Amino acid sequence: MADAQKIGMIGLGTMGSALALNLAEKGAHVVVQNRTEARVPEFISEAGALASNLEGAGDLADLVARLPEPRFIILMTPAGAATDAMIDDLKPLLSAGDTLIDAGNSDFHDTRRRTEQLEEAGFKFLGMGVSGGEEGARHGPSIMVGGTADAYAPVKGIIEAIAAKFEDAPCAAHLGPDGAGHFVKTVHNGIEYADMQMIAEVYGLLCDAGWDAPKIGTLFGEWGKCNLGSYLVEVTEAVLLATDPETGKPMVDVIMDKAGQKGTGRWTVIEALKLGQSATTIEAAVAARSWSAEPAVRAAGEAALDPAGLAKVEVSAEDLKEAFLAARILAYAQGFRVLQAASETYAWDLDMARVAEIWRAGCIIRSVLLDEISSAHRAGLPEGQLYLAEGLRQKVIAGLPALRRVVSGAALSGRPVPALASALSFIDTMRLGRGTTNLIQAQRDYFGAHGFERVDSDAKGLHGPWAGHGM
Ligand SMILES: NC(=O)C1=CN([C@@H]2O[C@H](COP(=O)(O)OP(=O)(O)OC[C@H]3O[C@@H](n4cnc5c(N)ncnc54)[C@H](OP(=O)(O)O)[C@@H]3O)[C@@H](O)[C@H]2O)C=CC1
Ligand SMILES: O=C(CO)[C@H](O)[C@H](O)COP(=O)(O)O
Repeated sequence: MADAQKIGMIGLGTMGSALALNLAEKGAHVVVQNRTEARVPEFISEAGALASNLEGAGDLADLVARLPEPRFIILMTPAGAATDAMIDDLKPLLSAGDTLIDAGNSDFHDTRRRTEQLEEAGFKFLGMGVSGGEEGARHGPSIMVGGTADAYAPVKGIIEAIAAKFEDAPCAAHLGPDGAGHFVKTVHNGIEYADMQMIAEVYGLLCDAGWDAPKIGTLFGEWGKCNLGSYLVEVTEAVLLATDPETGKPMVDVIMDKAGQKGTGRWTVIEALKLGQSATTIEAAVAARSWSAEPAVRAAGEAALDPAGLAKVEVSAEDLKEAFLAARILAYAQGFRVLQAASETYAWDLDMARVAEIWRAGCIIRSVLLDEISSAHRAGLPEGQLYLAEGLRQKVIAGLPALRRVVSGAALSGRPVPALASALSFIDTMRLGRGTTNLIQAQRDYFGAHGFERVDSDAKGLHGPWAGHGM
């Protein structure tokens, strides 16, 4: 089938507008449509020279009528009910063989359901995760595609053209069938949550130690030039150095300590648990955002639970840097463990090296580590664990003493560091050949006759000598 030349774009919000301009710049002719119709002419009038590659449509029927068959239509709308309603409205207008591409942050279960329903009706469907925010969508995002190879083939050229490039290679990939692309995007966001939370924890410790926002911003600027280099560290530097035009104070000082979340972090944790996995650094980050939404309760807690007597925070910037690097590697490692579990459960055969490669540029979690992470995956991970790959293992080992000092120092001064602490507990668990769940097995057997295995036998379902308790 010929490559898609004329493409529909529904939803001219932050992401849809930027992606439409990116597509137009790369030579596609884009027919744009938006629920609030007035936005369409406004958008085209603001597009400058790119307007010649843009065409406005009124309603959905008009959009469909302006596209040649087979049609290719991108949806950039809020995930969930809005996208379902949009698909329901479009279906009667489409012809067999047309392709819908959901580029929003959809739950991969929805993508799997929609794929089945649309394919049954004779249409093609791609679930396409896009990362990079507005700037990325405009000039080169990281793009994670799920669907059939047949559905991807005609759009591959334009998708790779609009994607970010890492050393000339496009940061876009067809990762697997149906929900694979949206699942990878969801876990990307989970890692994003963990990384942002760890940065916020470092910021909190430095604030407690008396540093002001610009000084912390400058530190993050320095970190951005070393092996902590990443987009989120750059963002952190920029926001910490910004000043509130109204008060002249650092901007972050006048922003409420109450974080929003749209669901992808939470979905990562939920799916991890359903897969028999756990992503504790991501869970800590989701919890921190959720608890942040209760400022009044926290204020009451501050008044009632007198922190007097706690030690003043004593952590060095050097320790924070080393601790963050180690914990960041562990958060990536947890994310890849979730991807591996999903890949096996859903038979996606995800190429983890490819996932890491397309995260090296364009996306929110891009960092200098990702090149090393992709190489580690290509070389094959010892026991399937990222943190056991030699270079990363060395970094974790080097950072662990600092991570211990930071987490224990924070605990002694009453400063919560849930993501850093969970990263430490994770690696401390995974480096103990024999832990303590032998006791849990004994307890389970005592109260529920659940059975256990012995260290000196292959027999299963053994029971202990729990006198008087049924065995
Ligand atoms: N912002 C970001 O950084 C990123 C967002 N995403 C995802 O991209 C998608 C779009 O996000 P974003 O552009 O930020 O969102 P915006 O809120 O900026 O834009 C939403 C768009 O969807 C339209 N829309 C909203 N509700 C409906 C509805 N019920 N029916 C039809 N159209 C509707 C809006 O139209 P109208 O003008 O009429 O309101 C608007 O065009 C989401 O799924 C989001 O999760 C993905 C990656 C990054
Ligand atoms: O996908 C994104 C970045 O990769 C979006 O910015 C998303 O909105 C971030 O999630 P949340 O709003 O829950 O913080």
